[in-house]
Amino acid sequence: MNPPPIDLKQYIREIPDFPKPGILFYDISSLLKHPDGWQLATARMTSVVCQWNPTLIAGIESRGFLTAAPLATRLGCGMLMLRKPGKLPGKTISHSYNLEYGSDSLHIQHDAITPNQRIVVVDDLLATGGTLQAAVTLLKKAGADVVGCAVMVELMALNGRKALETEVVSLLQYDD
Ligand SMILES: O=P(O)(O)OC[C@H]1O[C@H](OP(=O)(O)OP(=O)(O)O)[C@H](O)[C@@H]1O
Ligand SMILES: Nc1ncnc2[nH]cnc12
Repeated sequence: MNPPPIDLKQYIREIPDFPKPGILFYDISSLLKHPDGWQLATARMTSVVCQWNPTLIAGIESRGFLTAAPLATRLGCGMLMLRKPGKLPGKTISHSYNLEYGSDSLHIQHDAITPNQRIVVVDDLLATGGTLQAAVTLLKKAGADVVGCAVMVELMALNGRKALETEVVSLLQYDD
């Protein structure tokens, strides 16, 4: 008989009242530092993302970089950085958005997008969906073909996927 599948939720710490009172923070640091857990998480993400046959993985600063880079490597894709303000040299295109606990903007270099790329946007976590939708809007503004989005953690109560105009897959869903 096969052993039961490993539940990756055991590696994600839940920290109350961070970064603000009332926010339950899902901390992937504890997953990252667990070699088997992180291997398994990136392998499972790779197997869901490969359905879209991407040529470029777009990662959102900063936890999204950690999540996106191993997928790009495993899939043999290039990687694009969506960065917070003031981090990219040269001309940039940007888009602003609201977070569960604040607001921010994302930037890409003006020449980041080239024709015929199939882009999958990757982040660690989907809460309100503001960040992921800002990334999709920004990439489309730059002329990109966004074929899907993928996250490790989805906070179901915030209904973030409703805010998204692109299909999203998540590895772990939390109801609280
Ligand atoms: O669905 P949303 O409500 O938009 O929230 C999700 C976003 O919030 C977190 O990023 P954060 O801005 O805290 O930055 P970090 O990755 O640098 O920690 C997380 O990594 C997602 O990018
Ligand atoms: N509750 C939460 N935990 C971790 N990252 C987040 N980003 C937005 N909301 C979050």
